[in-house]
Amino acid sequence: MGDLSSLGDVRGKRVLVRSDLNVPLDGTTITDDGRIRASVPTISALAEAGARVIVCAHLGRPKGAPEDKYSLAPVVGRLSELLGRPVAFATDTVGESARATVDSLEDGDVALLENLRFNAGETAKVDEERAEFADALAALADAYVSDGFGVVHRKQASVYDVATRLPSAMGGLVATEVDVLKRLTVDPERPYAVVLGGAKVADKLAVIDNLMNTADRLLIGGGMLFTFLAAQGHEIGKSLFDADSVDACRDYLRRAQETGVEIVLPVDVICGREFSADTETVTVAADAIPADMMGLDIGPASAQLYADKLADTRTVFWNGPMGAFEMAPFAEGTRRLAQAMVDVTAKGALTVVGGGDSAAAVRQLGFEDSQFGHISTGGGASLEYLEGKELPGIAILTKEH
Ligand SMILES: Nc1ncnc2c1ncn2[C@@H]1O[C@H](COP(=O)(O)OP(=O)(O)OP(=O)(O)O)[C@@H](O)[C@H]1O
Ligand SMILES: O=C(O)[C@H](O)COP(=O)(O)O
Repeated sequence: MGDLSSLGDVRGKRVLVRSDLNVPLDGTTITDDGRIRASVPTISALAEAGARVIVCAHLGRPKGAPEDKYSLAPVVGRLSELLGRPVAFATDTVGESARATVDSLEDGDVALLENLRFNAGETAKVDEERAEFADALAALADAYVSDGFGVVHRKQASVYDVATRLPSAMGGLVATEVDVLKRLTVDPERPYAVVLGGAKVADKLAVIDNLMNTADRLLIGGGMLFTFLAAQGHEIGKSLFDADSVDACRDYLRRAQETGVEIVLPVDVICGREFSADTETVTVAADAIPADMMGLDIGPASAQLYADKLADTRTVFWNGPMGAFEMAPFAEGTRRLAQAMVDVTAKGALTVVGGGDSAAAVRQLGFEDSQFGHISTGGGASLEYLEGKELPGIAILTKEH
């Protein structure tokens, strides 16, 4: 697998770059541009070298058809500002607009295609169902660069299949992220804690299975925690929850007792009547969530407990906010967890924060990137890497085609 130089002289070549531009938006306003910033060095390097750069990316999880709220249009301006050069925008991904936009590129120009996931072929689970879309994407370019670290755990057309159709290289962002995460997998200093929160409940509950072989402590917050509380037989009201993972959570709790891995769950929860910033709130014991309310943050006693559990750690990976931090009444758990990470970083521990919203959360709450060991652009991708799983988007770059 080569870096950009393995593509040879790219002047005049059309180079398709898979970036992860899945940034948090409030309407059409970007609330954290970290992933755009992280994608700039590779795009710039290619443009400087005279390539005709075609950037492709996804935003959110549309269901294989265009939806205005998932358009990448709000990203174009910021990308262009950060690159310091114009970015042409194609209003489709592989259709007439994309072809015309690519045809109009001169050496050193940059274009962005509309959301890949507006096409069902991008995310289809069956390999053959991605083929036609992958062919169409590959037909736009002469070479491919995989630079979207946040998606390398996805076997999707733009991440995986395109690499089998074009001369391909690994972008610098993916290489850097892997270098840092490797330090967490090769003999991490202990105690080693993984903190899990966020909203992609089913995805992230699934990673616990393997993390139990690696980490000494698993601290559970955010939308993850209610499936555990349900597994313990507690009322969870209208909280986020994955019914299909209840048995798995019960099994994790049982195995944790047998193996000595510590699974730490909240002792109190801040609940709201609705998912809104001005809803009525109550703080209750974790086993006393009112049936007509939803848990939206860990409570103050839990935040203290989690800070205590991190205080003596030497390695920490954190993915997923502790609560719905975008709304002030539910931001405190995430703020206190971030502070605990900062404190333990100052004591010499290796700390990594991963994920689009997790990185956005720490920045919005006033922390600096430099207060942590590393801020990764990948949430799910980092977790799967830490589990020791083969990541399709990386594996495919090393295979002979
Ligand atoms: N208790 C909760 N109920 C509902 N939503 C929650 C809760 N706790 C956290 N969240 C939401 O989780 C979202 C972030 O989750 P997510 O799993 O996408 O994290 P991430 O850091 O973006 O990771 P990735 O990069 O894998 O997407 C935030 O928007 C936050 O509001
Ligand atoms: O936010 C992320 O973790 C990446 O952009 C991947 O998004 P996905 O979980 O929707 O594939």
